[in-house]
Amino acid sequence: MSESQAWDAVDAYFTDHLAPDDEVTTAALRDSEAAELPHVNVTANQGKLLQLLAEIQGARTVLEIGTLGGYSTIWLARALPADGRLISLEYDPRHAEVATRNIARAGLDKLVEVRVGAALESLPLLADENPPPFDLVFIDADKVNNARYLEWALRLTSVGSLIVVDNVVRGGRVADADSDAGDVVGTRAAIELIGSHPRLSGTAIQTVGAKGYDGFALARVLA
Ligand SMILES: C[S@@+](CC[C@H](N)C(=O)[O-])C[C@H]1O[C@@H](n2cnc3c(N)ncnc32)[C@H](O)[C@@H]1O
Repeated sequence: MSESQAWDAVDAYFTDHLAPDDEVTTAALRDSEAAELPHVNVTANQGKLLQLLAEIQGARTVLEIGTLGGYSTIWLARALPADGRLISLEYDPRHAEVATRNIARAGLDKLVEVRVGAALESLPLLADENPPPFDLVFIDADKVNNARYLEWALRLTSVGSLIVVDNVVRGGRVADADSDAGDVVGTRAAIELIGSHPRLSGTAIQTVGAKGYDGFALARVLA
């Protein structure tokens, strides 16, 4: 068995026992596939991690940047109480349409709002609404803007909020300080902002699995 076959097999084993897809998440994946959305959603066990983080956080409000077909949105929204709120920002109207259907099928449409547009345009509009601080922010959109999204997340959260940034390893490319690839530059800026910002305490973890070699960063808002 090759190394990557072993990663897949272990992911399948963990997923089967700890985070199996149910009818709703399976249908969300199926409809995303049918609509030819890219296969860049989190895996089931990563979705379960997001749900657990939101539950541990006691989250009532979640902001997601990067909806795709709403797969991670469903996992996160399942952690919310009946009066919770999740706002998910998505650039591509076609992705948002698929997500909206998937979220409605999951019975989560009362909690979740998908807003269409470039997140850097949606975020100031959201801030103008003066929403209560978000308890958890999940950043998973165009990686080139990761540091900008982190700055917005800081404006929209308060002490104790949790910020999760996905795909911070990029197959190891994040370690290349000379890279001029937008995703690497954006992700390095976000990691360095977490490390240097007085209001943030964070770390980042490398992962392997069905999605290859990648990882995520976690940051807690301190003040
Ligand atoms: C990695 S996918 C999100 C996957 C999703 N979180 C999941 O795990 O199911 C990234 C999404 O971000 C969206 N996106 C890309 N650039 C964006 C932008 N500037 N503003 C908002 N969304 C953007 C893409 O259209 C895509 O749907």
